[in-house]
Amino acid sequence: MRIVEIEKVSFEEGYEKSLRPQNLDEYIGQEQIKKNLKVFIEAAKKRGESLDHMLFFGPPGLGKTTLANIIASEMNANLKTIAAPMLEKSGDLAAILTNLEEGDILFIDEIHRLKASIEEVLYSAMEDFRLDIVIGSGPAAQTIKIDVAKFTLIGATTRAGMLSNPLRDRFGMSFRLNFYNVEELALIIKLASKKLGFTIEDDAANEIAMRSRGTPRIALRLLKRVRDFAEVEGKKTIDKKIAKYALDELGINEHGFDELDIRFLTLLADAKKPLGLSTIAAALSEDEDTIEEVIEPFLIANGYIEKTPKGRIATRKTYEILRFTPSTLF
Ligand SMILES: Nc1ncnc2c1ncn2[C@@H]1O[C@H](COP(=O)(O)OP(=O)(O)OP(=O)(O)O)[C@@H](O)[C@H]1O
Repeated sequence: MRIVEIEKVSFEEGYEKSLRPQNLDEYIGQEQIKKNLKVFIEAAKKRGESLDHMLFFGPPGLGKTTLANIIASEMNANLKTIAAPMLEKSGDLAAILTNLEEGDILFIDEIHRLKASIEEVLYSAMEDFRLDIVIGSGPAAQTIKIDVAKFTLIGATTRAGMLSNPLRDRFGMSFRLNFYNVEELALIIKLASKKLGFTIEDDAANEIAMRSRGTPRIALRLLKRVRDFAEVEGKKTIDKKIAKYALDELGINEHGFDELDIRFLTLLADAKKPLGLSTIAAALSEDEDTIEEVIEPFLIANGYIEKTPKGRIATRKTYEILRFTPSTLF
């Protein structure tokens, strides 16, 4: 597994959960989203109503699940969580929906992966709080209507573009999560260290933040590994020297690139022409989804690569960096 792997890994989940901010004030960054959410939450509470359905989109590990948890706790609502690929047939979703109680929040992660037939069940549930279930087929088919309690759907996706229009239109609000800056990540790292009961110097937190690809999940994971190095060295406080040493040992350079990023960037730089996704995937032996969802967003957001109609190209910034970081280093 890549150390800068963004996907959740089961043994890490307990660690992540324990570090999850509990309310909007503890949630660092994403200021505009927080500001809006505070207004909507207060307004819904004043009216005694549930919140409108909302969609969070953005690369993995930026805090979508965390926000859903915080919203549920700020609304004093129950949160039911489901990952879209777990739903196999429309009946699975119908069972979940009919069990919801008034005010409950249903969080569907990876909502772009819902099968079309299951997605259709959501339309009337979101709009009219009703399920239209078709029983039987052909001329004997019957539609029965079942009421669903007024709930709030929170959808999360890394691929907003893959959502169908009817589904997207049914969300009253949608929020794009952005990558975090170094200061925000350093703060997340310092707060996590405090929760875990050890001290970290400011410039060590900064060093980890710089190499975290703008992503809290990676920052927390790197912090954990750096702490391991510090413990083995018998250090009570994490300072910049041990942080730097540990991160270098882990093969993550000062731009947050690991070996796969370097191979990707070198491939593009060497090609000297735009490369298509399938060519890149084949050359790196990675699947296309991983490249599009996990590797590319950070590289694009930070101007290391560009997507053109003809394919991906390396930018001048990348050519400059690669001169100093030859692939032979890895
Ligand atoms: N703004 C934040 N402030 C503090 N910690 C955060 C913040 N955002 C995320 N985290 C931490 O990062 C970890 C990953 O966040 P989370 O699981 O919410 O990401 P996600 O966007 O839902 O990812 P995925 O799309 O892969 O489900 C969590 O453990 C959480 O503690």
